[in-house]
Amino acid sequence: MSASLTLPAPAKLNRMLHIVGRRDDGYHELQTLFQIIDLSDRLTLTLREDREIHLTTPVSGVAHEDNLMVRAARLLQRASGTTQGANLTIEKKLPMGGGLGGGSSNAATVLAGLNQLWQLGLSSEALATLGLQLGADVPVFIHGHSAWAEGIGEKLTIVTLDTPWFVIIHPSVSVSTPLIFQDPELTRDSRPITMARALQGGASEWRNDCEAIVSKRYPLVAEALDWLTQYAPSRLTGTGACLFATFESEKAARAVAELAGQRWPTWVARGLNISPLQDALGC
Ligand SMILES: C[C@](O)(CO)[C@H](O)COP(=O)(O)OP(=O)(O)OC[C@H]1O[C@@H](n2ccc(N)nc2=O)[C@H](O)[C@@H]1O
Ligand SMILES: Nc1ncnc2c1ncn2[C@@H]1O[C@H](COP(=O)(O)OP(=O)(O)OP(=O)(O)O)[C@@H](O)[C@H]1O
Repeated sequence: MSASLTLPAPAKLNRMLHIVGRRDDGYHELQTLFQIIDLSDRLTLTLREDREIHLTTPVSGVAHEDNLMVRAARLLQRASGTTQGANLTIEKKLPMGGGLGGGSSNAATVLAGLNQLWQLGLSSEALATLGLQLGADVPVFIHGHSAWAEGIGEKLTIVTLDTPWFVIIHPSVSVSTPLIFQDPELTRDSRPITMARALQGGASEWRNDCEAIVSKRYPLVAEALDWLTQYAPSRLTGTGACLFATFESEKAARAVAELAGQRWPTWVARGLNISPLQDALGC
């Protein structure tokens, strides 16, 4: 067993997202199609024989102890009782708080990577249950496959989606996930549908219930969405602020990305069904 692992932490898009209810604890019941994409942060986890957990590359704006990577490592230490520690480093490419799930994915990669490095032998189910304490999106990254999700995002059914090219833009505004979920005007009573219905409907019928309220509260998101929709069907991911447009070809995506890049931080990514983390861990 090597004493160091370098692993990807990919982003996700919510190809559709319906809000079908609200639980007593305030969390919302969702129905969503998660798609993993080929845009990733890169993490290196190095074994320490003492119990220290140390993030050697601080993430700007996030205190060491609040960082989801550090919290994931400490959670796994507590749950397993291990006396081992780790140094963590990150090459951050994913925008933070953009609806791409970067923080949750970082946490999932730390949980799955340290499980291997520390030779704990925990199952994916056990890691996903632990990860849910850190964020609603951690389980899908642990399971590492595009999925239909219900509950608050933890009841997962693996699905195979089309794998188009996406242009993803960040409308340079920070959207607060808790504020959107607290908004009195948020649609939270969409009628539940079956997974089969969601998949049959296909992309032309997919929508994100957060999109109207995010567009209303953040005019820069509305403006960017209008701009992107001229070129291809476009949608908000999660609670934003990132938007994605869907293309059949890489060439078409790159042409629009070139224009978008003149106004906003822009990425081109391909939809995947299996997470690169699975490949890297040899699962
Ligand atoms: C909207 C999604 O992006 C869809 O993928 C995610 O469910 C959000 O996941 P996340 O950013 O990891 O969110 P968390 O850190 O778990 O929750 C942030 C806050 O959003 C609200 N929240 C989140 C998820 C959910 N299903 N219902 C909620 O009401 C809660 O107020 C929570 O305190
Ligand atoms: N390693 C980390 N990377 C990114 N954000 C982190 C990390 N650790 C803690 N955070 C905090 O978590 C917040 C949410 O980050 P994240 O990138 O997961 O949001 P998101 O893309 O909106 O995710 P979601 O789609 O789950 O809403 C950040 O604004 C930041 O304060």
